[in-house]
Amino acid sequence: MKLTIGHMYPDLLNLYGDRGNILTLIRRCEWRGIDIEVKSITIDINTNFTDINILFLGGGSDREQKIVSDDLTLKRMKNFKSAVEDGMTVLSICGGYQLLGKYYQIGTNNKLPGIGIFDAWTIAGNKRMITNVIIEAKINNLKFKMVGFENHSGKTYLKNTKPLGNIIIGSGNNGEDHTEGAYYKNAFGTYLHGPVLPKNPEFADYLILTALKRKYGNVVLQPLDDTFEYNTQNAIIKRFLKI
Ligand SMILES: NC(=O)CC[C@H](N)C(=O)O
Repeated sequence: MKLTIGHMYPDLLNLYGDRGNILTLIRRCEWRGIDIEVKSITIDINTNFTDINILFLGGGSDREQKIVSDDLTLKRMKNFKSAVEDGMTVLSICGGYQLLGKYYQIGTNNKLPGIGIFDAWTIAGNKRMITNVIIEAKINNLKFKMVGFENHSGKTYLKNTKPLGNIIIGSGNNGEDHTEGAYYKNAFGTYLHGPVLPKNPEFADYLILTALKRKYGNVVLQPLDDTFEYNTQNAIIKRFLKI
C-alpha cells in the first residue's frame, strides 16, 4: 500500500514545528510497511488533489495567511472542496484551520476569505491564547484524549460543523464555548500545535486509516507499540490536571 501526503504551503504555514506531523505520518506508515511520498504544494504548483491521500496545512502568521487566503480562494477552492466531499483526509492546524472556515476577520477593514469547508468563522481577539491544551476528542463514535499547546489570537466560532472535541484545559476555538477544532467528513482543523500527532497516536492513526480506506477499501491497521507515546501523553495530562 502507498499513501501520498500533500504538504500545502510548507514555506508559508510553518509555525511551531507543525512539520513534525508529516514526520509522524511517515514513520507510522513506514513501521507498517506502507510506502509514503510527500509532495510540496506551494503557490506556484497546480494540483487537482486527485493524487493526494492526506493533505496537511500548518499554522502561520496573519501576514502569511493573507497570501494563502488569496491562493486558496482564487485558485484552489473548487478542487479542494470536491476532494473533501470525496473523502480526502485533511489535517489543518491553527492558521491553516482558520482559512478552511468562511473567513478570518483581522481588523475592521481586513477580512481574509476562507474556502468554507467548515461552517465556521474566525475573528481576531485582542488577547493571544497561549497555553497547554487537553481535550476530549470525539470523532463520530470514537472518544480519546489529546494534548498540545495553542498560540493564537483568532477566535473561531462553529455553526453547522462539529467540533473535534471539548476542552478540558485551555481555550480551544474561542475561549468561550469549550469547543476545540472542527471536522467535516475526513477534514480536520485544530488549534493544537506541539506538533499534535507525535503525542496523539490515536489521532495520527485515525488519519492514516481514513486515507487507506478511501484508497483501498476495508483495511485493518496493524497496531504499533505506543507505550512511549502514551506515557508522554499521560505525563502531560497528570502534570496539567495536577493528578
Ligand atoms: N498559530 C497560528 O497559526 C496563528 C494563527 C493566527 N495568525 C492567529 O494568531 O490567530
